[in-house]
Amino acid sequence: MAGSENQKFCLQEVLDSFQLCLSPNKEVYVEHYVAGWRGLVKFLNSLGSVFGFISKDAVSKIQILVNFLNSENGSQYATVQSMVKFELDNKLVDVDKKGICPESGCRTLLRLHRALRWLELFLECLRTSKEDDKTSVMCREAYNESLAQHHPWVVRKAAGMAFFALPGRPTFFEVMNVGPPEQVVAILGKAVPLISEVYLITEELYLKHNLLDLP
Ligand SMILES: CCCCCCCC/C=C\CCCCCCCC(=O)N[C@@H](COP(=O)(O)O)[C@H](O)/C=C/CCCCCCCCCCCCC
Repeated sequence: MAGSENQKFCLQEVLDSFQLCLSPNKEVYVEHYVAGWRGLVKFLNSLGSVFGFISKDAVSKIQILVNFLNSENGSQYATVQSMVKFELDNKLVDVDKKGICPESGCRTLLRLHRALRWLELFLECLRTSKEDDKTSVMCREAYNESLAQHHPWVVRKAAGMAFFALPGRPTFFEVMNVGPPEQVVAILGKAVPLISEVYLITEELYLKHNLLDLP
């Protein structure tokens, strides 16, 4: 999968990954979760270097999780549920403040989980938008309602600047690479509920274990 972030983006592939994310008993497979994010990073990379700092952060978090998956304890990281159990049982999570496990799987996935809420809000806005609606406005509103609450001023400022560089809705839809706008809207109509389900399952799990504020 190395270097796959530079390949051409396809929205259908992202949809497929999030579809594969859920096991029959509604556990979240980490492998497909990170594959979904890898696909999204391809999209981000196609928008230009102004989004490089965001892409870099996402890639480094994806890589941390991939390293866990490929480690000797890889099987414990098969699902988000097994990862949480394994790391908590073995005291591998810094719960109150950063200490000996600053890059635990739980903490790393939490950052992507928060970003998934942004994605859900943004894609829903995009799905219901009109041709001349501004992607930068949709993106900013989704960001302010989700991720921004977890970012310091300097990151919020940099993200806000980057949003101005987003292309218009028609270009956005073209880059999604699934056909005419009606087709994009139809795929978004399938993607948003899936992403929402993955988000909710993870949110409930993290809430149950009091992990939603990991430093
Ligand atoms: C279906 C196609 C249309 C949508 C395509 C969207 C493509 C988005 C791809 C990736 C999104 C980036 C995910 C960012 C993860 C951020 C995780 C995070 O919160 N990291 C911060 C905290 O980490 P720690 O310091 O605690 O380790 C970190 O400080 C963040 C740094 C970078 C800034 C993140 C800003 C995020 C803005 C929201 C994404 C905007 C992308 C716009 C493109 C449409």
